[in-house]
Amino acid sequence: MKFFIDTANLAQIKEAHEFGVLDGVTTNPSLMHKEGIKGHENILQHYKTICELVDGDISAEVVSTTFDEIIKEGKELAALHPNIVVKVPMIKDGVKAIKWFTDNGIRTNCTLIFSAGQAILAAKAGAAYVSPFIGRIDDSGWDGTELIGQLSHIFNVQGYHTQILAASIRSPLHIIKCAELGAHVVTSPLEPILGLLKHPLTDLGLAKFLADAKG
Ligand SMILES: O=P(O)(O)OC[C@H]1O[C@](O)(CO)[C@@H](O)[C@@H]1O
Repeated sequence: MKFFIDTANLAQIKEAHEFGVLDGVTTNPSLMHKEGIKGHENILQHYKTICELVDGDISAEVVSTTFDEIIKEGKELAALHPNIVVKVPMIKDGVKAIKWFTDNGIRTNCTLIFSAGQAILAAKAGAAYVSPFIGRIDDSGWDGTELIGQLSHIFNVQGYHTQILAASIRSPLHIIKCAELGAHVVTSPLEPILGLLKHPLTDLGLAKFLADAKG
């Protein structure tokens, strides 16, 4: 399972990259806004900077909702760097646009996936990734990881090439469950990734080894 970091914060992207486990980056308009990146040119420049930091797939999200506008915006994003994956929302024009991008050699990540039906449509259109939002499903009172298991089964049975990119990750347990259930990629903020390091018995064991080593 690949690890993407889900942020537009350059310091956190660098930290995850230097940690050695990073395979790519996802962002969205809310994450850009959080970092104070505003205005079309600044946003494009920020994507370029991220592409220079990490040699892996970088999802850049369109903010258009009609077919022609999505195509225009997606082409501009894709032209920034070969590693850019155009993130397109799960709406009717979005699915149409994913098919167009696929036919024209531009890779896409279909975002805002909350059901198996939506993921099947995106896969049929040729999306490189689908992004099921497991934390937001949990917030609504369902178990988001169940969708990962269901998609994993369907994509396997159907032989889809689309990768399951588990998004809206809130905890280390989400990452572990996604690995168990067959997600191809997990995109997470830095904290749940670093949370995977922790176990109290590791800390106790290390303290004892270090104490014994001193004699
Ligand atoms: O529910 P959250 O934590 O806002 O996450 C939303 C998700 O949407 C995405 O845009 C999907 O790629 C990610 O950036 C993020 O994981």
